[in-house]
Amino acid sequence: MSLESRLLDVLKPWSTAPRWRVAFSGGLDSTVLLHLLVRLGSLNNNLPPVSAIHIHHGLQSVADAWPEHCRVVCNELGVGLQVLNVEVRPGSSVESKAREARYKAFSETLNPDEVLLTAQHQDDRAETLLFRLLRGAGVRGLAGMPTVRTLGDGWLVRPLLSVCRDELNSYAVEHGLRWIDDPSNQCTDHSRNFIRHRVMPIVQERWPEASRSMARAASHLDEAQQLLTELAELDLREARRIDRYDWLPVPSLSLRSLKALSPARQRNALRHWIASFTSLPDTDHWAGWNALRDASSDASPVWRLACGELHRGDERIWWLSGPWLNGPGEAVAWVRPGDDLPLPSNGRVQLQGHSGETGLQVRYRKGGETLALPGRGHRDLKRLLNETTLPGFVRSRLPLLYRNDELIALANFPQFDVQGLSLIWTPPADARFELMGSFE
Ligand SMILES: Nc1ncnc2c1ncn2[C@@H]1O[C@H](COP(=O)(O)OP(=O)(O)OP(=O)(O)O)[C@@H](O)[C@H]1O
Repeated sequence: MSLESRLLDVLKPWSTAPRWRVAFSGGLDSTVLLHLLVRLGSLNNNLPPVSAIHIHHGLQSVADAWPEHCRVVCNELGVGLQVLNVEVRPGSSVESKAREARYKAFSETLNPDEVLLTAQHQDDRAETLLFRLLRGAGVRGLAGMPTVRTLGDGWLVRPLLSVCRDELNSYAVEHGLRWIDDPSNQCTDHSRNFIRHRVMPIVQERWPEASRSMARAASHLDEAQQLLTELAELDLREARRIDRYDWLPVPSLSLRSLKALSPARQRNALRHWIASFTSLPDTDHWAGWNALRDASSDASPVWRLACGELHRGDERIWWLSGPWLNGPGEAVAWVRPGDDLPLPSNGRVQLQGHSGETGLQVRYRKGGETLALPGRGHRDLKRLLNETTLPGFVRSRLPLLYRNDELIALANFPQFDVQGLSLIWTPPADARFELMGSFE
């Protein structure tokens, strides 16, 4: 089967996309991909229009000539080119910083349902598998480099994953293509290049089909990962169910449900859940989970991760990030109690049952507060909160309603309203999860 027909086969599900955009570095692989797509388009009028994107990282002076090279090639092929400049600071792990900046730029520029096509091939996939294996990756990492995933408002598709480097080379020579040889690809100080130039040739000397076999192993792992994902979804369905404090816009899981699972299933479910919030450190990260799970009920363990923290409270674990990592802020006077009152970094409150009262203020706990409850006398706020099961991380942020220095209501706890005024609190949400449309 020709390269064109194989490519067309892989891209069939994407043939109604508004546009195919080729991630065009100017190197051999993406030059072949762009050329192939232009040829396919000239033979078939029903395919989406093709254009190219080149990212200029500005990391090596030789690369300053690459946008111009890409422009010339695109002109010859009759496709549009967008050049995007990204800023990457030189230093350690510059390759992964460049990759991060590149994917961020791609994701920001993709319009809804557009498809970004990158040119990784079978040998790239094998080298990535070996690289990750040597770093001790788990199933998800080893399965990595999927053919399709979402990217921003569109999709990322890698249509050449079953094509080997030699085939791309032969195509380029046959069609007289010109491409850029990135000198940094020769530098074996980078682990990827070391694997490509020093390790793989030895492996292939003994096992000529190594790349193909490794790609097959990666597909098995991909399938295993799909099953682990399905299992995690099943296990999380129960753990996500919440009956108390469902007004808290903070993702959480029931400890009772998690504890009912085997330790390996607990970790699988958590790995899946946490992946939408933050990355896990490479090693030793489960000590944080064990501490949360096994803590006594009066302890308040915290598991700190890259983008937030997991807390324990009311027999659940809670993911705190964004505004939940800031302090609750300062007291705010309520000048017009008929209007909602925005609370700096703490959402907003609304008053019910008011009739033009003055001297109202929203404050936060400092310690030593009391509330005069009808028939129960003055009670310590601390004790009253202990009567509830409100998680500890909410207590310092719970808006308290004062009138002329007297505490008269606790937000969202109508049983403690002492003067007929109720405070309805809409706590802050992490905007990133709001965009996801769900806290689950
Ligand atoms: N500067 C660039 N501009 C546009 N596209 C690029 C650029 N660099 C790489 N790409 C695209 O990404 C593909 C993979 O390139 P490369 O192997 O160098 O990246 P990588 O860092 O290994 O990425 P990945 O982790 O996705 O494999 C290229 O074939 C090309 O389609």
